[in-house]
Amino acid sequence: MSDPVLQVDGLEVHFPAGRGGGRGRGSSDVVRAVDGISFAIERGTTLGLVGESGCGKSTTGLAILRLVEPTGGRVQFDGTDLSTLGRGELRRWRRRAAMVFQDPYASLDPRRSIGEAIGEALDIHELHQGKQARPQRIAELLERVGLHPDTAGRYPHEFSGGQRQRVGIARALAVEPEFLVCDEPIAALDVSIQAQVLNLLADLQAELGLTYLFIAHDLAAVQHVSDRIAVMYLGRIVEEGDRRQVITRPQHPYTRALLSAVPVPDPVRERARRRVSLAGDVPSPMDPPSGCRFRTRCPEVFEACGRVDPDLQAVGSDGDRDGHRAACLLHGEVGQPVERSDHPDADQREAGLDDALSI
Ligand SMILES: Nc1ncnc2c1ncn2[C@@H]1O[C@H](COP(=O)(O)OP(=O)(O)OP(=O)(O)O)[C@@H](O)[C@H]1O
Repeated sequence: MSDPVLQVDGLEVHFPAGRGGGRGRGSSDVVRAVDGISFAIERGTTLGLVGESGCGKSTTGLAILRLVEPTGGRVQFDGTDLSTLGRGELRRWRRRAAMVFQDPYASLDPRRSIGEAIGEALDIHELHQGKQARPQRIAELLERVGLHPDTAGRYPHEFSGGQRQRVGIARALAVEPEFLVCDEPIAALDVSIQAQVLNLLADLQAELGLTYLFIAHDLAAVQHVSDRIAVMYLGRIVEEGDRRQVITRPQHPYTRALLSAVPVPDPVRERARRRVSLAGDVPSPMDPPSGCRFRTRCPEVFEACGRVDPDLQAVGSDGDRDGHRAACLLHGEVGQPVERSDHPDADQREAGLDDALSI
């Protein structure tokens, strides 16, 4: 990677389990929300982080911003180890990085106009404080996200879901960040509005050179916006690579299962395509399965998976094609054939990807 602006190495966030918090026999007293993950994001690009609810995506984003404290590993931005930041430096870091949430309504005070909500972000960081400069900057931010500057005096309930998400983005932009964690920014929106918000984020990235960590629970959303994709399961990254490679040549059975849920554009192929349904829920992060964490739901599970915990992040670092860094190589380790063929729907997925990119 030529210019990784964000470098995450072995990041760990373990929470103390709540008293009596549903602990079963054999479970520990910590919630292993994020359990040793590594990735890097090149400046001005997007890494899509995808996985089912509860796998640790939001905690990863919060830990990078130091809104929750990591319990292990290292996060570096522009070469600075974020764990070493003192109070003042942490404040400056929170200007360089911001978060866009799934539900901006939840973070907007219904009694304050959206101009005030955006102004608050300026006030916290003492930006554009002049009598004229402040309203001018608020108007600029509203325009930048496609809202009329006159809307500054309106209240959150007067806006549609898509408009509210634009306000959420304007508020994040108020601190003039270089890096945005977008945590499920389109999950709560109507499908018809989702593409507009994705396009807005893409335009802002191109104009302002922003770097994104884009979090979503389904691959359909991340495949449109990401340069690289990391797939997360139960606190770990099971696969990470160039977007096109992950979509067309998924290596891990979990990635294949997630992909099989993404519709393909051709209706005939759509009807015929192979779907992989995963049994059951994600196990508790207080008591992850022994061996491979995915084995309890893996359609390709076999005996050794209960014994060996594959270090998926280390696999392929010797230069697997196009920088794929993870795969279920457990099969290889115990002499089983390793599946390396293209996904049966690969050509359709490429077509869908190209369609999506020209929206
Ligand atoms: N402050 C906390 N204390 C204890 N456990 C927590 C805390 N925050 C998150 N968790 C647990 O950590 C795990 C990962 O949560 P996280 O919100 O990061 O997952 P996620 O993939 O973002 O899911 P979702 O999309 O539902 O938010 C979950 O089991 C969650 O219950």
